[in-house]
Amino acid sequence: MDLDVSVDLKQELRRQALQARRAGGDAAALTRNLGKVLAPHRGAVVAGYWPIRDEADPRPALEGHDGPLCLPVVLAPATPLLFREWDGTEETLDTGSFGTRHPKPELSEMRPDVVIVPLAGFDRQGNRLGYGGGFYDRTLAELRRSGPVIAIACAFAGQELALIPAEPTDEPLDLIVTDREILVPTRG
Ligand SMILES: Nc1nc2c(c(=O)[nH]1)N(C=O)[C@@H](CNc1ccc(C(=O)N[C@@H](CCC(=O)O)C(=O)O)cc1)CN2
Ligand SMILES: Nc1ncnc2c1ncn2[C@@H]1O[C@H](COP(=O)(O)OP(=O)(O)OP(=O)(O)O)[C@@H](O)[C@H]1O
Repeated sequence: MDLDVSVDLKQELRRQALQARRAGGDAAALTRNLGKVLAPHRGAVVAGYWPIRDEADPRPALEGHDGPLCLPVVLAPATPLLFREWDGTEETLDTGSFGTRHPKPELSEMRPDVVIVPLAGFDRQGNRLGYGGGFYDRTLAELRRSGPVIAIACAFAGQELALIPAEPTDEPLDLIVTDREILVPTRG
């Protein structure tokens, strides 16, 4: 069936992208590019992420953001992520499953204007592959229903895939920042 073919293809693409991600890239160039993209958003609420495994690290660029920061919290499988206020330090974080770090429950919930999105792979159309949980798709869909939000991927250039099969629930990226370029997707 078509659906099974697409699931297998996504699995294979995810494997490829994660392998490429392992090679890393120019962390300083990525920080510069992400800093440039964030500069016009002074004062905006920016959601970052605490990197796990070989994910590109947005934290040095986030340090330069002049405005509130927050981090995602997983409440339950198959539900949107929640965002809580982050002071930029490690002291206010708990550890979640898979080594993710998230703000302690007593910290205030925030609605981000800009979401820095982690990923396994991306393509030039603005499609993204995560770990398959659908968390960011559900989260961006919900945020976009309640107002404007800008989704910015943070990745190494090597994580680019020729074409990711898009599904109806996939939420497009508005911008893709890598160590090589700042990419405006051709769709999205
Ligand atoms: N740094 C970071 N934080 C994040 C995410 C992320 O992708 N990166 N998330 C993005 O959603 C949410 C956490 N969701 C996650 C979902 C799965 C896995 C994970 O490692 N999954 C295993 C497979 C698990 C299984 O099904 O057995 C894996 O890929 O090996 C990690 C985070 C929120 N925080
Ligand atoms: N808004 C939504 N409503 C219902 N199901 C959804 C929604 N968004 C995604 N899903 C489902 O979640 C599953 C995983 O989606 P997908 O493979 O695109 O995840 P991903 O983008 O790789 O993961 P993540 O966003 O967690 O990093 C799919 O079965 C998809 O149909």
